[in-house]
Amino acid sequence: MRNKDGEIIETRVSNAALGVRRQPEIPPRPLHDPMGEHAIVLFDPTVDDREVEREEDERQKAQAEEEAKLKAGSKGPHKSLAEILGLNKVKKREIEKVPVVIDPRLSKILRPHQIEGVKFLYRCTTGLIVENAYGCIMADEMGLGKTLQCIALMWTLLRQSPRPGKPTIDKCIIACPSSLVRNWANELGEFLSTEPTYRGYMDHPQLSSD
Ligand SMILES: Nc1ncnc2c1ncn2[C@@H]1O[C@H](COP(=O)(O)OP(=O)(O)OP(=O)(O)O)[C@@H](O)[C@H]1O
Repeated sequence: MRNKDGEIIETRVSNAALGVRRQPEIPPRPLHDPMGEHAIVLFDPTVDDREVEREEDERQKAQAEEEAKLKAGSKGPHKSLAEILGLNKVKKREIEKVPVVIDPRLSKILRPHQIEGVKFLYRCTTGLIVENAYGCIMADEMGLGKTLQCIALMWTLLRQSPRPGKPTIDKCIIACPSSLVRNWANELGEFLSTEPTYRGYMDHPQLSSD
């Protein structure tokens, strides 16, 4: 296509058929209902959301890319329907965060001091207490149920994160004396019944791996 002076005008083919319905946007949902009975919320995006450096970088990069695309596309004389309707506008926040809620099987049985313990563990290990500091030591008295609290934390991190559908961690290693491996296996089986796949390795020449 040329203008009245005979110069070539760059044009784009949108390939978008008119009348195509937009895909419905399903809002992201947490794995467990934060309003359910016994629900224990470890991360509430309305209260705890703090954009960490990495996320901010990602968002700025995505925004810059999107803006560059829009600029490049706006050279031609024609605007697409999406542009006219403002559907191409850069979204301010790419990822909508969801609450992280303890598995109801565990929240039903956790005792009050254990709930506080798991909340503390979660906040420490996900850097919600001190920025860029991940980890903590739990030193409850004997028999207060440290194992169950660690199982609740581990299970939550393996299954959930504020990013919908994504776990916080992929693997978890329990380093303990070989005499306690069976105990961990029993407690995992007892509190989480069927689901977890775990493997116990005993670092002892006479003991076979379990
Ligand atoms: N909320 C709970 N509901 C049912 N049983 C529980 C609960 N919390 C702990 N237990 C049980 O109480 C017992 C003691 O808990 P556990 O051994 O985990 O305590 P601990 O703090 O890890 O102890 P230790 O310091 O001796 O290692 C275990 O048999 C565990 O299954």
